[in-house]
Amino acid sequence: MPTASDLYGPDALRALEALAADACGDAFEPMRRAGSAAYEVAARSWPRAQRIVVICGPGNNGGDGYVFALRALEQGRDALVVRMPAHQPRPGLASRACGEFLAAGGLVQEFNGTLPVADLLVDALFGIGFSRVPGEDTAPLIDAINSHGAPVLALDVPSGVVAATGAVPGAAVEAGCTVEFIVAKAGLRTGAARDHVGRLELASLSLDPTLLENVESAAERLVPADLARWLRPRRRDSHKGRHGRVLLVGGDHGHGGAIILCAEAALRSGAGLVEVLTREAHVSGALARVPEAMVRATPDAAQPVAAALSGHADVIAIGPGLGQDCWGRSLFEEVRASGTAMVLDADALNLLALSPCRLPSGTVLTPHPGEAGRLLGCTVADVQADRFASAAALVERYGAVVVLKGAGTIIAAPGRTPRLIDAGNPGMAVGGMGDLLTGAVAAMLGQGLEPFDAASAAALLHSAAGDAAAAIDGQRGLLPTDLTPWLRRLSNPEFHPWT
Ligand SMILES: NC(=O)C1=CN([C@@H]2O[C@H](COP(=O)(O)OP(=O)(O)OC[C@H]3O[C@@H](n4cnc5c(N)ncnc54)[C@H](O)[C@@H]3O)[C@@H](O)[C@H]2O)[C@H](O)CC1
Ligand SMILES: [K+]
Repeated sequence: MPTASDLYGPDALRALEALAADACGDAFEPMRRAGSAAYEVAARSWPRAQRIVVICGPGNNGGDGYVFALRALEQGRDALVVRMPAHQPRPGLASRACGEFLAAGGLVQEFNGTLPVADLLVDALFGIGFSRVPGEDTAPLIDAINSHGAPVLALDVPSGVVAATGAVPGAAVEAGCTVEFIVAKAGLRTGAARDHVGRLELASLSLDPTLLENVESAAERLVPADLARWLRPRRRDSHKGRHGRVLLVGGDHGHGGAIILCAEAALRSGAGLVEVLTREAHVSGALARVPEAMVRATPDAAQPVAAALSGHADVIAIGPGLGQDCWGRSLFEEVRASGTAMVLDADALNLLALSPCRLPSGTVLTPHPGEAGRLLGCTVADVQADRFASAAALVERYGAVVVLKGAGTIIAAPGRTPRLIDAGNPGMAVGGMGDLLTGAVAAMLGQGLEPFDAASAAALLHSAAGDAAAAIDGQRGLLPTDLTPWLRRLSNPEFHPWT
């Protein structure tokens, strides 16, 4: 089973390093270009930073740091290198870079628990060579960087972040900007990494792009470019039935809002007809809130539910507010047996975890990390330790398309390269946001997108709507209902911010 580390692990990047050295005809040249490119980003971003402290590790990331420091000296800045006593530069490239810095009059100071006064800190402690296996305790140094107060520029990877997966096993640098070298790293765009990278800048090191044709970069996984293509076709057929009949099932007692949010999102994402099957008690509230939806009450448990599922839905989404009591269980079993394209969310996923089975390939699962853990029989920490691997494992086990929610949503499907949503913000971590996504996925399926594209389009639409709403009134206090007008706006190509 492939994992992200196969793509961006040390072996892959070692190969990339060799490619870079061959392309430059000199093994030191990529390091010289990396340190210099990072300096250019610093000079542009912090033009008045005079006192620059570069924290160098023992490896080639540290080597980039020495090159950066030399460049800063040459440009008249007060550049100082600080390193752990144990972090003598490794023989070879890093040692050469350190030697050139010292030969130019550069100073190296051992870390003594605090960092000197600085206008800018440069994190060259660890790059792609960082592994989650705890080495000597670098946490005090990382904490000193994070508490210093000066802006932080990270070289290649914020130290303490696992580049291949986005996992943050311990202390990690919180950068204001991260300059990635050669390829955009998918791991830096998902999971906890998104809280550490700051603004991402890519330094290609002026390598010939054909050199990288076999190295898949995160850019190829980023959905926006695809979504614009999918959503570009304008609505043509004027018959509402031709834009998807979507049936939404859920809303047990006390959870009626979830299925109503789902219905609103499905309509705002372009579904033609939306039908809601919920508890009798929620019918009037649902109609009051979303009069465009046809809302029906499920029969009480005494009657077979199958009748309630009759009709000609193109897709059934089940789970928002479903609960796991006999009402929810019987609805779930009926839907699972219906043979209709399905979107399973929330309690439908929890019920699936209790009775796992292979699903029709057109099914879309939309778990958050907790639901993913239950579906895989592991902890949330295990899921987050390698989100790409976790998404792949869910696809492997259930045979469905998987939308692994959380920072940097990942969409995976059988036989497909996983996709990554490089959008969304922490303000979206509130109840009800997932219900919107479920409605959007159902709407995209109903409009004829194939499941992997439908899930990708909906996930981007959802995250972009969250970013658009947060850009106006902030992330704190962001509510699902703030997103629904944006779902409509951004599902129309003329409003796409990414084209
Ligand atoms: N890929 C390229 O084409 C280029 C890469 N460059 C830079 O090189 C680094 C990768 O350098 P590497 O020496 O492989 O590893 P790091 O410098 O990231 O790590 C140094 C060293 O740290 C030790 N270590 C690992 N994990 C831990 C831990 N948990 N605790 C303590 N110590 C740890 C381990 O011994 C590592 O070897 C890449 O990121 C780029 O910045 C080139 O300069 C540009 C081209
Ligand atoms: K770094």
